[in-house]
Amino acid sequence: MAAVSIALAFSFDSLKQNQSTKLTLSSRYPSLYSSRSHRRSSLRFASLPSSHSPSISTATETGEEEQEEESTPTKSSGSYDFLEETFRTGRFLSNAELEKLKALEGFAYFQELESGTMWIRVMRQDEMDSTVSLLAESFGESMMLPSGYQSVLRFLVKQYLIERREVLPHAVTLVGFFRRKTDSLSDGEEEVVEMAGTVEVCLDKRGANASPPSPTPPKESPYVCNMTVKEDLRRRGIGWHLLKASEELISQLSTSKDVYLHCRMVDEAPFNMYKKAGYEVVKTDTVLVLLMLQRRKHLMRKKLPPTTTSPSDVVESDNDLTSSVNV
Ligand SMILES: CC(=O)SCCNC(=O)CCNC(=O)[C@H](O)C(C)(C)COP(=O)(O)OP(=O)(O)OC[C@H]1O[C@@H](n2cnc3c(N)ncnc32)[C@H](O)[C@@H]1OP(=O)(O)O
Repeated sequence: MAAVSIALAFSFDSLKQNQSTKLTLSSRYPSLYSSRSHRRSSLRFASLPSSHSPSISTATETGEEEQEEESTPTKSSGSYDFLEETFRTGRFLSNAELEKLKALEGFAYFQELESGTMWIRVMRQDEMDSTVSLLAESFGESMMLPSGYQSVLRFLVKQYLIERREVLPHAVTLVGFFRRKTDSLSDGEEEVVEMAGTVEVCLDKRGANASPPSPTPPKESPYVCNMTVKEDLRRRGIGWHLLKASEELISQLSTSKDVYLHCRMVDEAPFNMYKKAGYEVVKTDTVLVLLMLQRRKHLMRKKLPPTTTSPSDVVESDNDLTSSVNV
């Protein structure tokens, strides 16, 4: 394993502690963007089931909360047992963090595609293994690793996802599900819901990866990474909507609207998607990264339009919608 040095899309903090298994998944996951006209309108809500709301600490002015959060990150917030297991971080949270967790818990993005229906939400704890498989397969594919490496990749990806869950609500893994249209099923084939893709969204400085790939994005800015769509479900618009859902989440929950991502120069599909979505290359790796056995990457950025909705507004206004959006 000592010789395995992979440049992909992860910044595996845990891997750095073990230099003998250095696998830097660093930038193969560009984003999915295509301005497909056939895609119909999407609905996305950030909401909290109303049955949960009574135990929520009082929300205060968002800007003030953010400042408090920076200076006193462990400000007591009381119990948060009302949150699903997935959203419990095992550490004390500020009120602003709790509000974000609630918004994440209720976040759901629906989309009707030509070939079926898809929806996207935050990965639940019991979906971690499926997400790990999806990512490990994709990393293996992009790094052209023999299948024998799958178990190592799975192990590393799982460690990574566990670590990233600990920074909730500052970074979050989204998962996308897909259900084929019944008329596209062959005789005897049952309608199934498949996990179709995943993407990670870092919302702020505290959710930023400790060692991001080069060219380095600003830590305080939202960052999208580790996007993948199951191979047999590609070219249906799923990647595009994973990106859209990420942007919607950022619009709702992040104060900064400059979204960054990395895209390897060799990855034409995601590069096309990001360009279509309005991302521009801000910097590109020099050829020197080749000496570190890494692929050259573009750092890309998009300025999201300003939104009038603050995170606390989102939670409040969506309380009415909750029961219909929890997937
Ligand atoms: C920031 C990051 O995470 S970078 C890492 C990106 N991830 C990867 O490269 C992993 C392997 N690749 C994949 O998983 C997929 O190919 C993805 C995620 C890049 C795209 O997912 P898909 O669901 O296939 O994309 P989708 O169907 O939504 O297409 C969106 C747009 O991307 C572009 N695109 C997608 N696939 C291709 C392709 N094979 N060739 C050229 N352009 C493509 C097109 O512009 C397309 O828009 P269009 O259909 O209107 O032409």
